[in-house]
Amino acid sequence: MSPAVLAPLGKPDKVQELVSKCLQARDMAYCPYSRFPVGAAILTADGAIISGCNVENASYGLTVCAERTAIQRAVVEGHTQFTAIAVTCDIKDRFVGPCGACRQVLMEFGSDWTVYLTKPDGSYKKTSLNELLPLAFSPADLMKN
Ligand SMILES: O=c1ccn([C@H]2C[C@H](O)[C@@H](CO)O2)c(=O)[nH]1
Ligand SMILES: [Zn+2]
Repeated sequence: MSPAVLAPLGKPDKVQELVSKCLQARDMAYCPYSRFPVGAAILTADGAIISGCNVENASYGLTVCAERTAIQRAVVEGHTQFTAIAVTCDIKDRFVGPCGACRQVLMEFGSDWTVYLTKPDGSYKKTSLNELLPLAFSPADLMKN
């Protein structure tokens, strides 16, 4: 069977690429304080992949998570429509989700995100932002009656 048949629309390949970009981003993490590297990679609606890592600061509260670093980069590069994000850290024995702040920041750009929680070996669990942040506050809630 040809690869085109195995991977209709190239989708599984795109997930593999997303997962591998988030693992690569984790290797770039600047985390001298926590020594807890995190990587994220966002798939845009037009098929681009933008990655991010956590960037810590000596003033600890100024640390920016990997997911939010990726969002900031994506917006600067002109993207505001997203379909999926892969996130990873160094934990091997369970799937770890984004922190609450990152869930809220993702929600700013819609609730319709697929989220791939990725282990260091590249295996992943597919979930969604709606599942991770039910009953969310979103931009629509700012609309006055
Ligand atoms: O969703 C999360 C949660 C934590 N971290 C980072 C922040 C900090 O540098 C380190 C430990 O909390 O992990 C992320 O990048 N993303
Ligand atoms: Zn976070």
